[in-house]
Amino acid sequence: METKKTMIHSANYQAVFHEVVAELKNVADQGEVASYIPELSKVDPNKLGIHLSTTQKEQHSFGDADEAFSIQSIAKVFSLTLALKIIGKDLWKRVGVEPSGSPFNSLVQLEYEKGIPRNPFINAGAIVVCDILVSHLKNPKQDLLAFIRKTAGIASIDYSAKLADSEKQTGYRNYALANFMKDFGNIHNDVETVLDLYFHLCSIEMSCKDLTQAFLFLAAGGVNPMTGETVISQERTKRINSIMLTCGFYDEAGEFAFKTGLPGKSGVGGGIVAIHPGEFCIAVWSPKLNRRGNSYMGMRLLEAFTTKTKSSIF
Ligand SMILES: NC(=O)CC[C@H](N)C(=O)O
Repeated sequence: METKKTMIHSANYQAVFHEVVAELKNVADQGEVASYIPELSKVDPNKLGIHLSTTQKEQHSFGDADEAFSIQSIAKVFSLTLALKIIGKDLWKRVGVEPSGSPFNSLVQLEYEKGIPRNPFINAGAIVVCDILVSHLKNPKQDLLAFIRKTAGIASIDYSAKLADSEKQTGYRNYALANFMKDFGNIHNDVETVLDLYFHLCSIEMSCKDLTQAFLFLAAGGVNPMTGETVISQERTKRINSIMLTCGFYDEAGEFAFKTGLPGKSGVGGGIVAIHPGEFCIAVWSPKLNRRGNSYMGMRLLEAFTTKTKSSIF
């Protein structure tokens, strides 16, 4: 049997980015920019950024990799990480670890599963995680932002008040989810306060380059090689990567794992972060979304990238 020979370590990733983008040039960038959050619809649909940071701190960049965009649900990885640090495994009494097979903002399972969301990456799960943060942090918005800045080693990361407000104005689904879970007793704080934190979390703006630096700890056993900071234990790093692999793309998680073979997390801003434990973190940004709310071109790029470089985890 031929053994797997990855291009990792020896790869000229820069050249691979060019190759992959050239190959996909003839593929129509299907999909639409998210418009259910009005502020998001203002983004230039043709943006395209790729950045890869290795655990050895090498950097490889392409296109609009330095431009900040709305990271949306990618930020749910930060909130989960902080909540796990604060309450540990008690978190799993209030949120599950199973793929939902449903859209990210779906309400259906919550009724027959008694207000316990399937996982922390669907909206319902992330809202419960925000509720936990509200219960345990003195100044939830400031403390969460401080944690994200420290995790990334980037002091300039910030919320977008404009985006948070835009989402609040049209966040009927998220209000429905939070109120529904409150009725089941799985939201302990005031719904308005919890959603304010959730909308701010989703409004964070970062570039592909920032994202790879922030999430490199997931490729390095919980320690960010860029800052030397221990973000979380190795054991919990395993758990977070596992949930990203099985739940990071909602009802398309199987598809992403099948095609790319890496744990990853998407956001409706068109960003995707993927991790190769021990090796690298890669982030892509292309705003047009497929009908499941994941970046159409981002998924294509990552599929081509891991195939070409033989850098899936399998
Ligand atoms: N999938 C996403 O990125 C969704 C996040 C968005 N803020 C929402 O709550 O609808």
